[in-house]
Amino acid sequence: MTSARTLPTLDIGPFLAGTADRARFLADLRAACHGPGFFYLTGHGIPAARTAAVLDVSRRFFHLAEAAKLAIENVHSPHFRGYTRLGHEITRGNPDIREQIDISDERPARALGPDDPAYLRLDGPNQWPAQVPELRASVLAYMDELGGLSRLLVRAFAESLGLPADHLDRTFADEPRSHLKLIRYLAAPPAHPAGYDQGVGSHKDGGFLTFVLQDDVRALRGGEAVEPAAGLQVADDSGGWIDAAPRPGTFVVNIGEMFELATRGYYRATVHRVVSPPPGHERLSVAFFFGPRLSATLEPVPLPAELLREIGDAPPPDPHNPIFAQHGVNTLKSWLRSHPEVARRHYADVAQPTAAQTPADQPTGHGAY
Ligand SMILES: O=C(O)CCC(=O)C(=O)O
Ligand SMILES: [Fe+2]
Repeated sequence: MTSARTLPTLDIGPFLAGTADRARFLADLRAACHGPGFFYLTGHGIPAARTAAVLDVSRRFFHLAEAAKLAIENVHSPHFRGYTRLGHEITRGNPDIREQIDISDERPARALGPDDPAYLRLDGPNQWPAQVPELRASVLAYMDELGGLSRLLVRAFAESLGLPADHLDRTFADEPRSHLKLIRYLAAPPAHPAGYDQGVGSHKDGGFLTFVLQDDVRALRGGEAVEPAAGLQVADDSGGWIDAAPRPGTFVVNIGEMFELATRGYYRATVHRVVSPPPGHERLSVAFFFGPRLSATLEPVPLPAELLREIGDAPPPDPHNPIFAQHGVNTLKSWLRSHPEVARRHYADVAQPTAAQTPADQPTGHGAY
């Protein structure tokens, strides 16, 4: 069931410019994060040329021959970086019909001792495709811009909750973590049951804050846009889905589980999914995840009394999807679950979540980057 409703649109321009309308933006931000947990963001100041360049290098990469893509397959990376083939990522126990490149902050791998936490292995270099050399500069510049925007939005979140603007700054100080996925969705290959359309299965993002840049669904040959075609969908409160159709100049922004937990559920991490495009078509998106450094520990946000009254008793934690207070532990949990081949090769010594912890009917915290 698809609902006719749409997500709210928030213009961050007045907040960035410090004009009189900023209070209105903060009120709208609070309503969006407490309500659907998702919104379109406009007025963000990221140039259209920057977003177009990222989609362009991404499309060129995905149109390369398979061997070129596999040269940077993520199984070569203990940091879960590089290319994931179609169907090799798992959400809710089923394959996602998407291919992607995972990229995080470009840092050297750490020299670790046996007593260091395993999540520190997530830091390290990326794998870059030799055939699309421009991809590296385009993506790093885009990550830099979105990292800056994220820091400003984090200040807006603090203010929207009645806190001083710098309340969360300490959480995001010292090497906050930016992670980016270049993603291509295709129709399921014939090996899957007819009608299988899990582009990415229902899930909540595990981290703090996500920005999705999306292109239209397009024909593989000719690149013509098809409208309307389902893509990203956000769960509503009555068992239906709200279409988050692409809108030029916007990002779809949403809250992750760690931020939900820090606000005792006042700000919501909402379940979402992507429906596969029709045969002969592709859908590109770029998901950017902003979180604190891996060793940061989640601290509850002190909510004002009037917001606490709205929450009542916070729901108990989900035993099937424990959210760990430490960002690194939470992040590694999600990676091990969604990329079993990398886990087998590089983390055989690390305890993995058991099947009992991740039954197929549970939305998982896939995406805690
Ligand atoms: O591709 C999209 O539109 C959303 C992707 C997503 O939800 C994710 O990767 O966590
Ligand atoms: Fe997601």
